[in-house]
Amino acid sequence: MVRFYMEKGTHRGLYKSIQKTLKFFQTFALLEIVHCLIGIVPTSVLVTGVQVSSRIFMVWLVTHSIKPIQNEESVVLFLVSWTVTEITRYSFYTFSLLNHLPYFIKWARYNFFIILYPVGVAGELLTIYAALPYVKKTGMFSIRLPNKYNVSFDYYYFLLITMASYIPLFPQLYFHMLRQRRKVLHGEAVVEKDE
Ligand SMILES: CCCCCCCCCCCCC[C@@H](O)CC(=O)SCCNC(=O)CCNC(=O)[C@H](O)C(C)(C)COP(=O)(O)OP(=O)(O)OC[C@H]1O[C@@H](n2cnc3c(N)ncnc32)[C@H](O)[C@@H]1OP(=O)(O)O
Repeated sequence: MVRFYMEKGTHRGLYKSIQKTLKFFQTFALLEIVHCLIGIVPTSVLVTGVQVSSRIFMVWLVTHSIKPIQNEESVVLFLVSWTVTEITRYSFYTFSLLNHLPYFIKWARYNFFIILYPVGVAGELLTIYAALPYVKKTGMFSIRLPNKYNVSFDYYYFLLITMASYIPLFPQLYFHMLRQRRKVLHGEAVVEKDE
């Protein structure tokens, strides 16, 4: 992403140039849910499930499917937040497994999110918001009555509900990370409600 920006001097076209890698890795992140379910990692299934599914949703059902929004600045916001987060997180896991965890990586894992989480969420919400007029105009992914199954679905309202669902869900993830931060960096005992 940095190289793209240095070469082109604009964010336009950035999504197109990284989309294959993005889709590949974010889709494979589904394995993280499987790892929690089968107990390979001691992480909350609920927290991981919400985290991974919201990104899969952003990648496939929003950014991939709605081409006119792919050059929005808000896409860069969430791409940068996700990328910095995952580089830090997987470095943390790798060095932890090697039993040589540099303090900076540990510090970064449990501090960067304080800024990156709200920035990433803002990018995601602004991107969905930018998609709304297009979705309304085209009626994409919507099922209108009458039809032989007698079922109706409006993707526009689904997007509005998804945006609203960030209000109760995002604080849960954020406070989970704040509790993890206290536990890992300050050694405080933490009680998780969902475990
Ligand atoms: C269908 C439509 C759905 C729409 C839903 C809409 C609602 C969405 C609301 C909110 C969405 C948020 C969106 C999100 O995309 C925004 C962003 O991400 S912005 C960027 C900033 N993000 C972050 O900073 C994310 C921070 N969060 C997390 O990292 C996570 O909460 C999570 C990884 C899920 C959990 O972290 P936690 O600290 O609880 O556990 P860990 O898994 O890190 O660690 C537990 C122990 O397990 C070891 N572990 C885990 N995985 C591995 C691995 N792969 N390899 C090796 N070891 C691993 C880890 O070391 C820990 O071990 P120990 O306890 O011994 O230290």
